[in-house]
Amino acid sequence: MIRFEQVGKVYADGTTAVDGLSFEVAEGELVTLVGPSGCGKTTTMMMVNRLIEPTTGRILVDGSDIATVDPVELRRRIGYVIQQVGLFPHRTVLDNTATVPALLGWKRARARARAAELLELVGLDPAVYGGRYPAQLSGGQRQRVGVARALAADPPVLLMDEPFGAVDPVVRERLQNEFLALQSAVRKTILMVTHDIEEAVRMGDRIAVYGQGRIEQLDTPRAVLGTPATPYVAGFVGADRGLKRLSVTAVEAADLEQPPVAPLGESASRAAARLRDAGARWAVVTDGGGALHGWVSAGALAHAGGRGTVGDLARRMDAWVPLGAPLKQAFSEMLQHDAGWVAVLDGDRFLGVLTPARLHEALRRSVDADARGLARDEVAFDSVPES
Ligand SMILES: Nc1ncnc2c1ncn2[C@@H]1O[C@H](COP(=O)(O)OP(=O)(O)OP(=O)(O)O)[C@@H](O)[C@H]1O
Repeated sequence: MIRFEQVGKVYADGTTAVDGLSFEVAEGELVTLVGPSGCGKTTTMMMVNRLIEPTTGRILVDGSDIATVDPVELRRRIGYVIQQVGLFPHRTVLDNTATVPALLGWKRARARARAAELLELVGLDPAVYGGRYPAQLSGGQRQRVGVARALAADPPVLLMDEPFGAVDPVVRERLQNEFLALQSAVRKTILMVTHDIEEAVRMGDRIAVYGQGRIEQLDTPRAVLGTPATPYVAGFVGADRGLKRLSVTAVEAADLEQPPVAPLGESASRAAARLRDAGARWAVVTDGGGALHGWVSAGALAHAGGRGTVGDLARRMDAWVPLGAPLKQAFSEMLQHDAGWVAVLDGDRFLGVLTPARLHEALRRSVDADARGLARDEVAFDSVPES
Protein backbone atom coordinates (compact mmCIF):
# COMPACT_ATOMS: atom_id res chain seq x y z
CA MET A 1 0.00 0.00 0.00
CA ILE A 2 1.22 3.50 -0.84
CA ARG A 3 -0.21 6.45 1.04
CA PHE A 4 0.38 10.15 0.35
CA GLU A 5 -0.43 12.51 3.20
CA GLN A 6 -0.53 16.20 2.26
CA VAL A 7 2.58 15.81 0.13
CA GLY A 8 4.10 18.82 -1.60
CA LYS A 9 7.25 19.46 -3.57
CA VAL A 10 8.80 22.83 -4.24
CA TYR A 11 12.06 22.63 -6.20
CA ALA A 12 15.08 24.75 -5.24
CA ASP A 13 14.25 27.33 -7.92
CA GLY A 14 10.83 27.87 -6.37
CA THR A 15 8.82 25.73 -8.84
CA THR A 16 5.89 24.09 -7.10
CA ALA A 17 5.66 20.68 -8.78
CA VAL A 18 2.93 19.21 -6.57
CA ASP A 19 0.90 20.55 -3.70
CA GLY A 20 -1.26 18.97 -1.01
CA LEU A 21 -1.39 15.48 -2.48
CA SER A 22 -3.38 13.03 -0.38
CA PHE A 23 -4.34 9.67 -1.82
CA GLU A 24 -3.79 5.99 -1.43
CA VAL A 25 -2.94 3.10 -3.71
CA ALA A 26 -4.42 -0.03 -2.15
CA GLU A 27 -2.54 -3.31 -2.02
CA GLY A 28 -2.68 -5.01 -5.42
CA GLU A 29 -4.17 -1.92 -7.06
CA LEU A 30 -2.89 -0.22 -10.21
CA VAL A 31 -3.36 3.54 -10.21
CA THR A 32 -2.43 5.48 -13.34
CA LEU A 33 -1.31 9.09 -13.08
CA VAL A 34 -2.30 10.96 -16.19
CA GLY A 35 -2.07 14.60 -17.19
CA PRO A 36 -0.32 17.06 -19.46
CA SER A 37 3.44 17.56 -19.53
CA GLY A 38 4.84 19.25 -16.45
CA CYS A 39 1.84 18.68 -14.18
CA GLY A 40 3.88 16.77 -11.58
CA LYS A 41 3.32 13.09 -12.36
CA THR A 42 6.97 12.06 -12.42
CA THR A 43 7.73 14.12 -9.33
CA THR A 44 4.90 12.29 -7.52
CA MET A 45 6.27 8.93 -8.51
CA MET A 46 9.93 9.63 -7.81
CA MET A 47 9.10 10.72 -4.29
CA VAL A 48 7.96 7.16 -3.56
CA ASN A 49 11.43 5.67 -4.04
CA ARG A 50 13.11 8.81 -2.66
CA LEU A 51 14.81 9.81 -5.89
CA ILE A 52 13.10 13.11 -5.01
CA GLU A 53 12.40 14.20 -1.43
CA PRO A 54 9.09 15.94 -0.66
CA THR A 55 9.21 19.37 0.95
CA THR A 56 6.02 18.83 2.93
CA GLY A 57 3.88 15.92 4.06
CA ARG A 58 4.80 12.27 4.23
CA ILE A 59 4.57 9.09 2.20
CA LEU A 60 3.97 5.67 3.69
CA VAL A 61 4.77 2.39 1.96
CA ASP A 62 3.23 -0.64 3.63
CA GLY A 63 2.61 1.41 6.74
CA SER A 64 6.08 2.82 7.28
CA ASP A 65 7.05 6.43 6.69
CA ILE A 66 9.63 6.18 3.90
CA ALA A 67 11.58 9.14 5.31
CA THR A 68 12.71 6.76 8.05
CA VAL A 69 13.79 3.98 5.65
CA ASP A 70 17.26 3.85 4.10
CA PRO A 71 16.76 4.86 0.42
CA VAL A 72 18.86 1.98 -0.93
CA GLU A 73 16.94 -0.47 1.20
CA LEU A 74 13.67 1.14 0.10
CA ARG A 75 14.51 0.89 -3.61
CA ARG A 76 15.13 -2.82 -3.34
CA ARG A 77 11.56 -3.25 -2.21
CA ILE A 78 10.20 -1.11 -5.04
CA GLY A 79 10.48 -2.17 -8.67
CA TYR A 80 11.07 0.68 -11.09
CA VAL A 81 10.32 0.59 -14.80
CA ILE A 82 11.15 3.60 -16.96
CA GLN A 83 10.61 4.43 -20.59
CA GLN A 84 14.29 4.39 -21.53
CA VAL A 85 14.43 1.01 -19.77
CA GLY A 86 17.99 1.72 -18.57
CA LEU A 87 19.42 -1.72 -19.23
CA PHE A 88 23.17 -2.14 -18.77
CA PRO A 89 24.50 -2.33 -22.34
CA HIS A 90 27.46 -4.58 -21.55
CA ARG A 91 25.49 -7.14 -19.58
CA THR A 92 23.44 -9.93 -21.10
CA VAL A 93 19.66 -9.93 -20.87
CA LEU A 94 19.83 -12.65 -18.22
CA ASP A 95 22.34 -10.72 -16.10
CA ASN A 96 20.37 -7.49 -16.52
CA THR A 97 17.26 -9.26 -15.27
CA ALA A 98 19.16 -10.76 -12.33
CA THR A 99 20.53 -7.35 -11.22
CA VAL A 100 18.38 -6.79 -8.14
CA PRO A 101 18.43 -10.37 -6.83
CA ALA A 102 22.24 -10.20 -7.18
CA LEU A 103 22.28 -6.92 -5.22
CA LEU A 104 20.16 -8.59 -2.59
CA GLY A 105 22.91 -11.17 -2.19
CA TRP A 106 21.16 -14.15 -3.78
CA LYS A 107 23.49 -16.94 -4.89
CA ARG A 108 24.36 -16.54 -8.60
CA ALA A 109 22.60 -19.75 -9.67
CA ARG A 110 19.41 -18.82 -7.84
CA ALA A 111 19.44 -15.25 -9.21
CA ARG A 112 19.90 -16.53 -12.76
CA ALA A 113 17.21 -19.17 -12.38
CA ARG A 114 14.81 -16.50 -11.14
CA ALA A 115 15.78 -14.21 -14.05
CA ALA A 116 15.11 -17.00 -16.55
CA GLU A 117 11.70 -17.61 -14.96
CA LEU A 118 10.85 -13.90 -15.24
CA LEU A 119 11.96 -13.67 -18.87
CA GLU A 120 9.69 -16.60 -19.62
CA LEU A 121 6.85 -14.80 -17.83
CA VAL A 122 7.20 -11.67 -20.00
CA GLY A 123 7.27 -13.78 -23.16
CA LEU A 124 11.00 -13.96 -23.89
CA ASP A 125 12.49 -17.43 -24.20
CA PRO A 126 15.57 -17.30 -21.94
CA ALA A 127 17.35 -19.87 -24.13
CA VAL A 128 16.99 -17.54 -27.12
CA TYR A 129 17.28 -14.09 -25.55
CA GLY A 130 19.08 -14.64 -22.23
CA GLY A 131 22.55 -14.48 -23.76
CA ARG A 132 21.89 -11.46 -25.97
CA TYR A 133 22.89 -7.89 -25.21
CA PRO A 134 20.29 -5.09 -25.07
CA ALA A 135 21.39 -3.69 -28.43
CA GLN A 136 20.44 -7.02 -30.03
CA LEU A 137 16.77 -6.66 -29.02
CA SER A 138 13.83 -4.77 -30.50
CA GLY A 139 12.35 -1.85 -28.57
CA GLY A 140 9.42 -3.97 -27.40
CA GLN A 141 11.72 -6.75 -26.25
CA ARG A 142 13.82 -4.27 -24.28
CA GLN A 143 10.68 -3.02 -22.55
CA ARG A 144 9.81 -6.59 -21.60
CA VAL A 145 13.26 -7.05 -20.10
CA GLY A 146 12.69 -3.82 -18.16
CA VAL A 147 9.48 -5.26 -16.71
CA ALA A 148 11.13 -8.63 -15.97
CA ARG A 149 14.00 -6.89 -14.21
CA ALA A 150 11.65 -4.80 -12.08
CA LEU A 151 9.76 -7.93 -11.02
CA ALA A 152 12.82 -10.12 -10.44
CA ALA A 153 13.14 -9.59 -6.70
CA ASP A 154 9.36 -9.89 -6.32
CA PRO A 155 8.90 -6.38 -4.89
CA PRO A 156 5.44 -5.66 -3.48
CA VAL A 157 5.40 -2.20 -5.09
CA LEU A 158 6.11 -1.18 -8.68
CA LEU A 159 6.63 2.29 -10.09
CA MET A 160 6.26 2.58 -13.84
CA ASP A 161 7.05 5.78 -15.74
CA GLU A 162 5.67 5.66 -19.29
CA PRO A 163 6.73 1.99 -19.38
CA PHE A 164 5.37 1.34 -22.86
CA GLY A 165 6.08 4.78 -24.28
CA ALA A 166 8.99 3.98 -26.54
CA VAL A 167 7.29 1.49 -28.88
CA ASP A 168 4.82 1.78 -31.73
CA PRO A 169 1.07 1.71 -30.96
CA VAL A 170 0.54 -1.92 -32.01
CA VAL A 171 3.39 -3.27 -29.90
CA ARG A 172 2.31 -0.96 -27.10
CA GLU A 173 -1.19 -2.39 -26.99
CA ARG A 174 0.19 -5.92 -26.95
CA LEU A 175 2.59 -5.10 -24.11
CA GLN A 176 -0.24 -3.43 -22.19
CA ASN A 177 -2.43 -6.51 -22.52
CA GLU A 178 0.38 -8.83 -21.56
CA PHE A 179 1.18 -6.68 -18.57
CA LEU A 180 -2.46 -6.69 -17.44
CA ALA A 181 -2.51 -10.49 -17.64
CA LEU A 182 0.70 -10.58 -15.64
CA GLN A 183 -0.66 -8.14 -13.07
CA SER A 184 -3.79 -10.24 -12.56
CA ALA A 185 -1.44 -13.06 -11.54
CA VAL A 186 1.13 -11.13 -9.46
CA ARG A 187 -1.12 -8.38 -8.02
CA LYS A 188 1.52 -5.77 -7.29
CA THR A 189 0.72 -2.36 -5.89
CA ILE A 190 1.46 -0.10 -8.84
CA LEU A 191 1.75 3.59 -9.63
CA MET A 192 2.01 4.12 -13.38
CA VAL A 193 2.68 7.46 -15.04
CA THR A 194 1.38 8.13 -18.52
CA HIS A 195 0.34 11.14 -20.53
CA ASP A 196 -1.92 8.97 -22.68
CA ILE A 197 -5.51 8.87 -21.48
CA GLU A 198 -6.18 5.69 -23.51
CA GLU A 199 -3.39 3.94 -21.68
CA ALA A 200 -4.58 5.29 -18.33
CA VAL A 201 -8.09 3.99 -19.00
CA ARG A 202 -6.95 0.61 -20.21
CA MET A 203 -4.45 -0.07 -17.45
CA GLY A 204 -5.77 1.62 -14.32
CA ASP A 205 -8.03 0.18 -11.64
CA ARG A 206 -8.28 3.89 -10.87
CA ILE A 207 -7.01 6.96 -12.68
CA ALA A 208 -5.64 10.11 -11.09
CA VAL A 209 -6.17 12.98 -13.51
CA TYR A 210 -3.64 15.71 -12.78
CA GLY A 211 -4.14 19.40 -13.27
CA GLN A 212 -1.26 21.72 -12.43
CA GLY A 213 0.43 20.08 -9.42
CA ARG A 214 -2.74 18.54 -8.01
CA ILE A 215 -5.19 15.74 -8.62
CA GLU A 216 -8.43 16.93 -10.20
CA GLN A 217 -10.15 13.56 -10.04
CA LEU A 218 -9.20 10.13 -8.73
CA ASP A 219 -11.69 7.45 -9.64
CA THR A 220 -12.33 4.37 -11.76
CA PRO A 221 -11.92 4.76 -15.51
CA ARG A 222 -15.68 4.39 -15.95
CA ALA A 223 -16.44 7.14 -13.47
CA VAL A 224 -13.83 9.50 -14.92
CA LEU A 225 -15.19 8.96 -18.43
CA GLY A 226 -18.82 8.92 -17.35
CA THR A 227 -18.92 11.75 -14.85
CA PRO A 228 -15.84 13.96 -15.12
CA ALA A 229 -15.54 15.93 -11.87
CA THR A 230 -14.58 19.24 -13.46
CA PRO A 231 -14.67 20.89 -16.89
CA TYR A 232 -10.88 20.48 -16.94
CA VAL A 233 -11.19 16.69 -16.57
CA ALA A 234 -13.95 16.58 -19.20
CA GLY A 235 -11.66 18.47 -21.58
CA PHE A 236 -8.74 16.21 -20.80
CA VAL A 237 -10.57 12.91 -21.31
CA GLY A 238 -11.83 14.25 -24.61
CA ALA A 239 -15.01 14.65 -26.58
CA ASP A 240 -14.82 11.02 -27.70
CA ARG A 241 -15.04 9.68 -24.17
CA GLY A 242 -18.12 7.67 -25.18
CA LEU A 243 -15.87 5.75 -27.54
CA LYS A 244 -13.25 5.26 -24.82
CA ARG A 245 -15.93 3.70 -22.64
CA LEU A 246 -15.91 0.73 -25.00
CA SER A 247 -12.61 -0.23 -23.37
CA VAL A 248 -13.98 -0.22 -19.83
CA THR A 249 -17.51 -1.54 -20.30
CA ALA A 250 -17.80 -5.31 -20.06
CA VAL A 251 -20.03 -7.63 -22.07
CA GLU A 252 -22.74 -8.84 -19.68
CA ALA A 253 -25.13 -11.77 -20.07
CA ALA A 254 -28.13 -9.41 -20.24
CA ASP A 255 -26.68 -7.80 -23.39
CA LEU A 256 -26.92 -10.98 -25.43
CA GLU A 257 -29.35 -12.07 -28.08
CA GLN A 258 -30.41 -15.70 -28.29
CA PRO A 259 -30.43 -16.89 -31.89
CA PRO A 260 -31.59 -20.43 -32.74
CA VAL A 261 -29.07 -23.07 -31.68
CA ALA A 262 -28.59 -26.30 -33.62
CA PRO A 263 -26.58 -29.17 -32.17
CA LEU A 264 -24.01 -30.82 -34.45
CA GLY A 265 -25.91 -34.09 -34.69
CA GLU A 266 -29.32 -32.63 -35.63
CA SER A 267 -30.54 -33.59 -39.09
CA ALA A 268 -30.26 -30.84 -41.68
CA SER A 269 -33.92 -31.12 -42.63
CA ARG A 270 -35.10 -30.73 -39.05
CA ALA A 271 -32.84 -27.75 -38.44
CA ALA A 272 -33.97 -26.19 -41.75
CA ALA A 273 -37.60 -26.49 -40.69
CA ARG A 274 -36.88 -24.96 -37.28
CA LEU A 275 -35.08 -22.00 -38.79
CA ARG A 276 -37.85 -21.47 -41.32
CA ASP A 277 -40.47 -21.46 -38.55
CA ALA A 278 -38.40 -19.02 -36.51
CA GLY A 279 -37.80 -16.79 -39.53
CA ALA A 280 -34.05 -17.01 -38.83
CA ARG A 281 -31.31 -16.82 -41.45
CA TRP A 282 -28.72 -18.71 -39.43
CA ALA A 283 -28.20 -20.72 -36.28
CA VAL A 284 -25.33 -21.16 -33.88
CA VAL A 285 -23.97 -24.70 -33.90
CA THR A 286 -22.96 -26.29 -30.62
CA ASP A 287 -21.59 -29.71 -29.77
CA GLY A 288 -23.56 -32.03 -27.50
CA GLY A 289 -22.20 -30.31 -24.35
CA GLY A 290 -23.23 -26.75 -25.29
CA ALA A 291 -19.76 -25.67 -26.48
CA LEU A 292 -19.54 -23.40 -29.52
CA HIS A 293 -18.73 -25.28 -32.71
CA GLY A 294 -19.63 -22.75 -35.41
CA TRP A 295 -22.62 -21.53 -37.32
CA VAL A 296 -24.84 -22.69 -40.16
CA SER A 297 -26.94 -20.70 -42.61
CA ALA A 298 -30.60 -21.41 -43.33
CA GLY A 299 -29.70 -21.37 -47.04
CA ALA A 300 -27.13 -24.16 -46.68
CA LEU A 301 -29.59 -26.26 -44.68
CA ALA A 302 -32.33 -25.74 -47.27
CA HIS A 303 -30.00 -26.66 -50.14
CA ALA A 304 -28.92 -29.89 -48.48
CA GLY A 305 -32.10 -31.46 -49.78
CA GLY A 306 -32.94 -33.22 -46.55
CA ARG A 307 -29.63 -35.10 -46.36
CA GLY A 308 -26.91 -35.05 -43.71
CA THR A 309 -26.55 -33.34 -40.36
CA VAL A 310 -25.96 -29.81 -39.17
CA GLY A 311 -22.33 -30.84 -38.53
CA ASP A 312 -21.80 -31.51 -42.26
CA LEU A 313 -22.82 -27.95 -43.15
CA ALA A 314 -21.47 -25.98 -40.18
CA ARG A 315 -18.86 -23.29 -40.72
CA ARG A 316 -16.20 -22.17 -38.25
CA MET A 317 -16.96 -19.22 -35.99
CA ASP A 318 -13.84 -17.24 -35.24
CA ALA A 319 -15.54 -14.12 -33.91
CA TRP A 320 -16.05 -14.77 -30.23
CA VAL A 321 -15.20 -13.17 -26.87
CA PRO A 322 -15.40 -14.38 -23.29
CA LEU A 323 -18.16 -13.02 -21.07
CA GLY A 324 -16.80 -9.94 -19.26
CA ALA A 325 -14.53 -8.91 -22.15
CA PRO A 326 -14.60 -5.19 -22.95
CA LEU A 327 -17.14 -4.10 -25.56
CA LYS A 328 -14.20 -2.77 -27.53
CA GLN A 329 -12.82 -6.29 -27.91
CA ALA A 330 -16.21 -7.55 -29.13
CA PHE A 331 -16.42 -4.70 -31.64
CA SER A 332 -12.90 -5.32 -32.82
CA GLU A 333 -13.64 -9.05 -33.32
CA MET A 334 -16.68 -8.12 -35.42
CA LEU A 335 -14.59 -5.85 -37.62
CA GLN A 336 -11.66 -8.22 -37.88
CA HIS A 337 -13.79 -11.16 -38.98
CA ASP A 338 -16.23 -9.03 -40.92
CA ALA A 339 -19.01 -10.63 -38.85
CA GLY A 340 -22.44 -9.21 -38.07
CA TRP A 341 -22.26 -10.62 -34.55
CA VAL A 342 -19.86 -12.21 -32.09
CA ALA A 343 -20.47 -15.28 -29.98
CA VAL A 344 -20.03 -14.83 -26.23
CA LEU A 345 -18.65 -17.76 -24.27
CA ASP A 346 -18.24 -18.73 -20.65
CA GLY A 347 -15.24 -21.05 -20.86
CA ASP A 348 -16.22 -22.87 -24.05
CA ARG A 349 -19.95 -22.82 -23.27
CA PHE A 350 -22.00 -20.74 -25.70
CA LEU A 351 -24.09 -18.06 -23.93
CA GLY A 352 -25.52 -15.93 -26.73
CA VAL A 353 -24.45 -13.42 -29.34
CA LEU A 354 -23.69 -9.73 -29.28
CA THR A 355 -24.89 -7.74 -32.28
CA PRO A 356 -23.96 -4.15 -33.17
CA ALA A 357 -27.41 -3.00 -32.00
CA ARG A 358 -26.98 -4.75 -28.65
CA LEU A 359 -23.47 -3.35 -28.28
CA HIS A 360 -24.79 0.15 -28.80
CA GLU A 361 -27.56 -0.53 -26.28
CA ALA A 362 -25.07 -1.83 -23.69
CA LEU A 363 -22.94 1.28 -24.08
CA ARG A 364 -25.88 3.64 -23.71
CA ARG A 365 -27.19 1.79 -20.68
CA SER A 366 -23.76 1.96 -19.08
CA VAL A 367 -23.56 5.75 -19.65
CA ASP A 368 -27.05 6.14 -18.23
CA ALA A 369 -26.30 3.88 -15.24
CA ASP A 370 -23.20 5.89 -14.32
CA ALA A 371 -25.05 9.18 -14.66
CA ARG A 372 -27.69 7.88 -12.25
CA GLY A 373 -25.29 6.03 -9.96
CA LEU A 374 -26.84 2.64 -10.72
CA ALA A 375 -25.55 -0.72 -11.87
CA ARG A 376 -26.07 -1.36 -15.57
CA ASP A 377 -28.55 -4.18 -15.00
CA GLU A 378 -30.73 -1.75 -13.03
CA VAL A 379 -31.29 0.32 -16.16
CA ALA A 380 -34.10 -1.02 -18.31
CA PHE A 381 -33.37 -1.56 -21.99
CA ASP A 382 -36.07 0.81 -23.15
CA SER A 383 -35.28 3.57 -20.64
CA VAL A 384 -32.59 5.08 -22.82
CA PRO A 385 -34.07 7.49 -25.32
CA GLU A 386 -33.11 7.14 -28.96
CA SER A 387 -30.48 9.71 -29.82
N1 LIG B 1 14.81 19.51 -10.72
C1 LIG B 1 13.86 20.40 -10.98
N2 LIG B 1 14.01 21.69 -10.68
C2 LIG B 1 13.05 22.58 -10.93
N3 LIG B 1 11.85 22.29 -11.46
C3 LIG B 1 11.64 21.02 -11.78
C4 LIG B 1 12.61 20.00 -11.56
N4 LIG B 1 12.08 18.82 -11.98
C5 LIG B 1 10.84 19.09 -12.43
N5 LIG B 1 10.58 20.40 -12.31
C6 LIG B 1 9.32 21.09 -12.66
O1 LIG B 1 8.27 20.53 -11.88
C7 LIG B 1 7.08 20.44 -12.65
C8 LIG B 1 6.58 18.99 -12.65
O2 LIG B 1 7.52 18.16 -13.34
P1 LIG B 1 7.29 16.61 -13.56
O3 LIG B 1 8.51 16.07 -14.22
O4 LIG B 1 6.88 16.02 -12.28
O5 LIG B 1 6.06 16.63 -14.56
P2 LIG B 1 5.40 15.47 -15.41
O6 LIG B 1 3.96 15.60 -15.21
O7 LIG B 1 6.02 14.17 -15.09
O8 LIG B 1 5.78 15.91 -16.87
P3 LIG B 1 6.12 15.03 -18.20
O9 LIG B 1 4.84 14.37 -18.60
O10 LIG B 1 6.56 16.08 -19.16
O11 LIG B 1 7.23 14.11 -17.80
C9 LIG B 1 7.42 20.99 -14.00
O12 LIG B 1 7.04 22.34 -14.06
C10 LIG B 1 8.91 20.86 -14.08
O13 LIG B 1 9.47 21.85 -14.94
